[in-house]
Amino acid sequence: MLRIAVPNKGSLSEPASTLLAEAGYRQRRDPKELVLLDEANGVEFFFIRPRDVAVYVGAGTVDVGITGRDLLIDSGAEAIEHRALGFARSTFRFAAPGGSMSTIDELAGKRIATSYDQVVRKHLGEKGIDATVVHLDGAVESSVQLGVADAIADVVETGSTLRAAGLTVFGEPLMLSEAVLIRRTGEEPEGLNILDRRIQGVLVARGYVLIDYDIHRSHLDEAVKVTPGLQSPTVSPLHDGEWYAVRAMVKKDDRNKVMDSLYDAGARAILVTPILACRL
Ligand SMILES: Nc1ncnc2c1ncn2[C@@H]1O[C@H](COP(=O)(O)OP(=O)(O)OP(=O)(O)O)[C@@H](O)[C@H]1O
Ligand SMILES: O=P(O)(O)OC[C@H]1O[C@H](OP(=O)(O)OP(=O)(O)O)[C@H](O)[C@@H]1O
Ligand SMILES: [Mg+2]
Repeated sequence: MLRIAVPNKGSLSEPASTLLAEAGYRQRRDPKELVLLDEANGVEFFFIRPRDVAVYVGAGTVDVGITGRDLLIDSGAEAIEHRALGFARSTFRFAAPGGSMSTIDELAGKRIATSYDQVVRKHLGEKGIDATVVHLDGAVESSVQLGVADAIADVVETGSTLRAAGLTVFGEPLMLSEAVLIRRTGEEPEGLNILDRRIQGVLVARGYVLIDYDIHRSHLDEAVKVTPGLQSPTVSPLHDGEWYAVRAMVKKDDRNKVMDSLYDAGARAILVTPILACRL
């Protein structure tokens, strides 16, 4: 039985459960449920606070978990990133009241509020900056206005929370984060390969589409260069002997550019279809 920790609330919770459901696992109906046995798939889910996922995985009380890269790093737990999951993407930035700071050197001697103490301390240490880290559990953006800090270090996605608090980012991002599947440092737990393959199948199905088109044999090589596929495209002769049907996977985000290039290369009847699931 593979034990999997899943965030029970916050930004990671819903997309993590959606990913697992698309990968064929049972997911809880009631957000108060803390444990869920999925016997048919040989796994057990534990719904815990996002920040605690890495702690449980590192302690070995669960085998794997879904959390944010930033939370994993901040935890200092004996756990490593196994696979990036492509959702809950964010940056981690310093910010201060509009225009008051423009380089991180100006943080010297100042108070920095954050929920990610270890990430901030490590970064300041590497840059040789001596500042005071003020720990807050959340709503860090309010701390400057409320007088407990001079600057903040926090998760930024759209930037709208910062703007609403009158704060502006400065310096380089401390890190780029997204949801990750983690496991304990060392040997891979038994059963992780099946979970991982299923998750990878969902991520590929989300990120790729199938493209089909017809092309005259005189332009086949040119067209195939535009759609090399993952392995190699399927090429089938049409009945007339002059044209070929081609099928390949392409990145979903590239599909319109690829269709334009194919059309210019002489391809016709270009069709794009979604992929529901796959195993590579
Ligand atoms: N607006 C956002 N966009 C993308 N990712 C985000 C956003 N806010 C938080 N995250 C990511 O979500 C994870 C933290 O989750 P979240 O902030 O929901 O939990 P929490 O702060 O521990 O819990 P709560 O806010 O419920 O007290 C981190 O990996 C963080 O990078
Ligand atoms: O750049 P934005 O799109 O505005 O998103 C970033 C905000 O979202 C998260 O807050 P959350 O809602 O988790 O509240 P919290 O600070 O209490 O954790 C994060 O801590 C930022 O405050
Ligand atoms: Mg939060």
